[in-house]
Amino acid sequence: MTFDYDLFVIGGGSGGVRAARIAASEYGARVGLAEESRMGGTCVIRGCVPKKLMIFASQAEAHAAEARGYGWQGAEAGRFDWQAFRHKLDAELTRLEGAYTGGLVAADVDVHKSRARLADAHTVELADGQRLTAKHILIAVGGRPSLPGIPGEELGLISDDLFTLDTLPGRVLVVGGGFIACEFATILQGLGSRTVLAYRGDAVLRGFDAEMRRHVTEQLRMIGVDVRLGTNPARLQREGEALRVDFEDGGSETFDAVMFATGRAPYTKGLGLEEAGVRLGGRGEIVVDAWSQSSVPSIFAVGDVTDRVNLTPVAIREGHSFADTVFGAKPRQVDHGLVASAVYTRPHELASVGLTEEQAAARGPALVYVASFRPMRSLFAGSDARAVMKLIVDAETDKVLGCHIFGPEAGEMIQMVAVPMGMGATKADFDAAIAVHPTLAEELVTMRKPTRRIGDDKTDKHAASA
Ligand SMILES: Cc1cc2nc3c(=O)[nH]c(=O)nc-3n(C[C@H](O)[C@H](O)[C@H](O)COP(=O)(O)OP(=O)(O)OC[C@H]3O[C@@H](n4cnc5c(N)ncnc54)[C@H](O)[C@@H]3O)c2cc1C
Ligand SMILES: NC(=O)c1ccc[n+]([C@@H]2O[C@H](COP(=O)([O-])OP(=O)(O)OC[C@H]3O[C@@H](n4cnc5c(N)ncnc54)[C@H](O)[C@@H]3O)[C@@H](O)[C@H]2O)c1
Repeated sequence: MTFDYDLFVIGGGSGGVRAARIAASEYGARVGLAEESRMGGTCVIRGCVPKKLMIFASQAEAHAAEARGYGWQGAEAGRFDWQAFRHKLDAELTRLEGAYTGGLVAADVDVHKSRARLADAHTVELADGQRLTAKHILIAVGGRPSLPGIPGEELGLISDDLFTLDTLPGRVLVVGGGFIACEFATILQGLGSRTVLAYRGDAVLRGFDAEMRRHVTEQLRMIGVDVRLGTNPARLQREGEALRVDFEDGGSETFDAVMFATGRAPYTKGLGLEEAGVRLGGRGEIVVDAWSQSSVPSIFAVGDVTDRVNLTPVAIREGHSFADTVFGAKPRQVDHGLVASAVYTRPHELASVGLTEEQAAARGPALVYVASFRPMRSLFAGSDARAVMKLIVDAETDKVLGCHIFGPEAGEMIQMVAVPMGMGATKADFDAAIAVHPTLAEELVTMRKPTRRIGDDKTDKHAASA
């Protein structure tokens, strides 16, 4: 049977673009790709990139305060011009979108600016009814924000909306306690919105190391976010220009805007997957094996739509590995076990790789090394903010199992820690490195005495490995 393409990719985000480009440019495959919105996907257009630029923008007041602490009398941030920033942001996103499209065109990928759905195991249908066949189909459609299911929720904003607001809200409620809630509360407060964060749990960032979660919660409060734990909205109603929020505990308050950061779900609805026999999991995710292959052999899926580890570099690696495996005769699986990540709160980020202290304790005996200190740079400027670094080490093998950093540019540091940890480094290997002084990161190689020992009541080390 002949096909229009060797590969058709649905979705021009992190995973889909990489897979299409590698299959076409490295392995000579005939590739088509459909993107229904802007090329680049969530990360480039409404995620990592604009989010981080907004984090940078939101730090002007903090930088001015630090400058005053260093003797720059009268240093002030000035007035933030949201329209001017948005204009620049739009131009930057358009530039990046062009670069992504250009990369595909240069690789001879046929780009279809259209929504696509599956018609059968080898056929996709574009929005105009055009049908195209392919030997392999890759689904890389990502995820979408999920709302909590309360009355009036359609009046709220989602993270996509934050990049296109006409004006910044004077008083805003952020609902949720994950990556997005913490980062956007930091941004909104820093840009001048009086920000309340309502989270139903007892510390933000569920799944992260418990000690670090407490530090992030405290820092949000320290920068002025009104963090309300154990609090959840029950309904939203319009009240003139404002929104009235009734909370589950019976209280009610008005805000200029409400943002839901209550998680994301795979975007599989209406894609024709089930009709084609593709198995979906309980959250609507495409169930795939270690080769990213679905229950239909010609259909593969990568990125957030598979709900494995929902981060851009993971989607990219999955897309690249798929192309190497299927078109390059270089079988390559993705190891999802040791993925570093960072939450871009400010002034300190939280960055992690490997096991949390709780996971390590459930696994077996481990030594925990913790350094908590006021970094020289902010201390001199008059800040009490503390940085915290933690190494979790297997008590028997000395292998470093986890590293958690709460501090300035922690994301930059964890990237480098992920390398030796991936190689199986021991605490002795860390100690053997001579420190770079004076830096924050030197703490990672100078922690001599364990702060505590954990997990002695557990003997089955393999039961709870990461
Ligand atoms: C606010 C926010 C901040 C984030 N920050 C970070 C961060 O700092 N670091 C990090 O690593 N990750 C971050 N992420 C997560 C990251 O963006 C995702 O993990 C990543 O984009 C997933 O890539 P993907 O290829 O699976 O999907 P996406 O990038 O979502 O791409 C899917 C694409 O498919 C298109 N599409 C969907 N359905 C169809 C269809 N039927 N036909 C045609 N096209 C379709 C969509 O328009 C989209 O362009 C963030 C996410 C958000 C929401
Ligand atoms: N810096 C980064 O790398 C980065 C930044 C943003 C997003 N991301 C990725 O995007 C994903 C999605 O981020 P997110 O923050 O939306 O999701 P999340 O899963 O991290 O957090 C969702 C939050 O919403 C809460 N929640 C869920 N349902 C709720 C309900 N019905 N009522 C009240 N609260 C509810 C949860 O308890 C949780 O705190 C992340 O898991 C991550 O993979 C990464």
